[in-house]
Amino acid sequence: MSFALQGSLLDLAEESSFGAVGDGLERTVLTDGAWVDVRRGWLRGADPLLEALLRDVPWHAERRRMYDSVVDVPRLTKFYAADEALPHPLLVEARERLSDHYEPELGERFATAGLCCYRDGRDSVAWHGDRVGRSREEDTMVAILSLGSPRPLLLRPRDGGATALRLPLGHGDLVVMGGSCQRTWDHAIPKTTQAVGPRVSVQLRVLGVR
Ligand SMILES: O=C(O)CCC(=O)C(=O)O
Ligand SMILES: [Fe+2]
Repeated sequence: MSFALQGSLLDLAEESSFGAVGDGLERTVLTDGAWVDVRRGWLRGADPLLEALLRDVPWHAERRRMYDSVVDVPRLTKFYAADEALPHPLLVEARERLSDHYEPELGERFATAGLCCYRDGRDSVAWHGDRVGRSREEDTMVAILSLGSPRPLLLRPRDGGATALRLPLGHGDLVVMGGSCQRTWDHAIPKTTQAVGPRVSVQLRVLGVR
């Protein structure tokens, strides 16, 4: 797959390297036992990773039944189960670093990787929680490494009680949704009419959560 990447957006000069997860990590406590951590600029020099993922991942264009019709899912996806080889060594490193940082609080290690590619502003993900599996009943964490064009992640409580949150996610940023967030809050990446280039998100989850 070929995408026009705008070098100006990105940090071409730097070596790829992760900072410590805990450096400048900011937690926002939400309602009902949900929280969200943001760690800006976690991966420095993220261009080669973005380019490699756009090029090498066997992206799927899915179609899903919606009511009476079948519609295109407005993004490309690829899921890596825990025992599948990840498409880039930096993703293995990301999973290790996140597991090392969060295991004391999470009680387990991150296992699977879901990748999404938003080709342009028409691609999106509608309001949802990651509620397939244990996350339907249990607290968990979903960690997302964002690469490429900045897009906002929106969060809103399912019961409508608290105000929604808009988290701009840029190239190399990390966001972690934790506690009851998948059960009690929904999240979305809205479409935009602005000219945006491709964005890839890497979602790391524990076993048995989708
Ligand atoms: O792309 C993102 O940052 C979010 C993706 C997402 O919510 C999902 O795939 O469940
Ligand atoms: Fe999600």
